Amino acid sequence: MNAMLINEVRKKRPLIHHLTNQVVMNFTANGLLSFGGTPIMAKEEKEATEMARMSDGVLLNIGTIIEQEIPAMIQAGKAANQKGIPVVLDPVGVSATSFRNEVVRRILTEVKPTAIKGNAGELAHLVGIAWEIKGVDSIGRGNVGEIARKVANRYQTIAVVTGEVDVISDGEITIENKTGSAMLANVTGAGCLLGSILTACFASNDSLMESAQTAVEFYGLAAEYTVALPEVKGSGTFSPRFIDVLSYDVAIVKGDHQ
Ligand SMILES: Nc1ncnc2c1ncn2[C@@H]1O[C@H](COP(=O)(O)OP(=O)(O)O)[C@@H](O)[C@H]1O
Ligand SMILES: Cc1ncsc1CCOP(=O)(O)O
Repeated sequence: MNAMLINEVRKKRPLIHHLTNQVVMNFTANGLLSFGGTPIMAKEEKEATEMARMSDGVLLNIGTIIEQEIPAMIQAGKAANQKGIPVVLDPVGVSATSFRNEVVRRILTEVKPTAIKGNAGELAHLVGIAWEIKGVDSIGRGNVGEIARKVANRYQTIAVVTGEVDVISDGEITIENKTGSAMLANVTGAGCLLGSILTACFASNDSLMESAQTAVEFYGLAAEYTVALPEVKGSGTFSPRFIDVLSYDVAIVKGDHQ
């Protein structure tokens, strides 16, 4: 993990244009603000290009997408590609329905994501690997490293596969992250907020693999730190304290200082 990278992000406070789902908007905006970014949630097609052009990164999350919202995602993604800013695709719930599969196919035809982030079930679908899912959750087991490598190679992107162990790959190098807490799986939007923080870390302009690894490791450490707080009794008390901890110094979250 590169603490300097997180400090750089916090200094820059990158503006991240979110086209995300309505379940997680508030949690994501507060989580990114706390971490050190500047969120804007905007999904109107008429402003998508302009908004992406003024931003430092774009997050495309299909969690509650409807047909009418697809063109804005494509326009924002294309504008980001043209400007050379990071685009993260979170294909929430892909493989659950043929509609979601078609949405992701259309986005990937026109937009080149810097990273595709999702759980194993979502990313397995993108490379034709069978995997058990339940709605937006991944419940299968298998070779996550293979999924990450294949997604990275097929889409020429950074693949970030989340779960108990996160796997990050650029197609050549594949690394694992073991920080995190099972509590995150009980908080809706935990994966979506990670997508936002990942986009902000890519906006640091450091190496993509290092940015992804830093975002994922810090996020997991912040969850471990939060879950150990005496006042945290379950997912309800975890969520607001986790938002607090996302703002803490890396050294504190790592347990280097008291
Ligand atoms: N059992 C677990 N143990 C530790 N961390 C977990 C566990 N399950 C999920 N996480 C963490 O929760 C975050 C969201 O991952 P995940 O639940 O896979 O995403 P999604 O909500 O998109 O399905 C990631 O940071 C991941 O590392
Ligand atoms: C429950 C739900 N339904 C559609 S989007 C969404 C949020 C999913 O968020 P996450 O995958 O980050 O928990």
